[in-house]
Amino acid sequence: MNPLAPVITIDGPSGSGKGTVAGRLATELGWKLLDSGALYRLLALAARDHGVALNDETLLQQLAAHLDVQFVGATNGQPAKIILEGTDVTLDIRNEAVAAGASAVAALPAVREALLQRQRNFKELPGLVADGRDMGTVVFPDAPLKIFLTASAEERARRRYLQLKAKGDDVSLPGLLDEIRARDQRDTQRAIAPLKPAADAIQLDSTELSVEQVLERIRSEIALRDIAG
Ligand SMILES: Nc1ncnc2c1ncn2[C@@H]1O[C@H](COP(=O)(O)OP(=O)(O)OP(=O)(O)O)[C@@H](O)[C@H]1O
Ligand SMILES: Nc1ccn([C@H]2C[C@H](O)[C@@H](COP(=O)(O)O)O2)c(=O)n1
Repeated sequence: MNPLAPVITIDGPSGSGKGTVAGRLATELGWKLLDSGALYRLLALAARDHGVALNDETLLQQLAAHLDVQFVGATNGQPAKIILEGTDVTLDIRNEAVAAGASAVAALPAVREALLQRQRNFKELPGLVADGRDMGTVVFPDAPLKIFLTASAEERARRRYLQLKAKGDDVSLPGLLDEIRARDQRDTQRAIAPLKPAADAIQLDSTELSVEQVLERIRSEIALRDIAG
């Protein structure tokens, strides 16, 4: 971790476009990228593989503290290949079952504590773009630019439907909308680090915006703050 590195945080609910926008931004700026949701997804996957229940906080904390993960071949902004305990799980963590498991383990305080420093270690020069739920509120509270990206649940479900269909997954739009609403409910209502905008976050509703329009808004905020050299 480098305390001097600037951080841009992008928080928001599932399907709002955080990952897409964070990746594009990190590439443009030549900065590092933290996909914090991947860590919770990896923990959910590891728990399944080790037969650990998703509510066993003590065992999950131990698993989180010793999670054997490598992000291989990450170039600025480009998602890395994700290796969990020697196995490539890059694609395996991207389904709604793992996402629901991630949302469940993420509600446990000991798990969040165990993953906190690992996330902060991504803060390196020349800068970091970090996406998640509590990047601006908990993990990087001093970030000079915080974005809270939203979209209607219907639009987010539609985006996820198109994304998963393109991958060849057998999904239904009403099913995805239910899953998104359930995840929103759990992520916003949990007692620890709930999904909410930081007091100093810029809120952007992307329901009617393209990825490019969202990026344009963020670029203008970066320019205003003069944080990208
Ligand atoms: N503004 C937008 N307009 C249309 N489609 C978008 C927009 N932003 C993102 N998408 C598409 O929506 C899908 C979900 O986006 P993305 O994975 O970035 O969301 P996310 O917020 O990171 O979700 P999660 O938190 O579940 O990982 C992707 O297929 C992406 O291309
Ligand atoms: N900073 C974070 C990132 C993620 N989570 C939890 C809550 C999400 O539902 C789940 C999966 O995240 P995604 O990959 O969809 O961004 O992980 C969290 O609590 N805090």
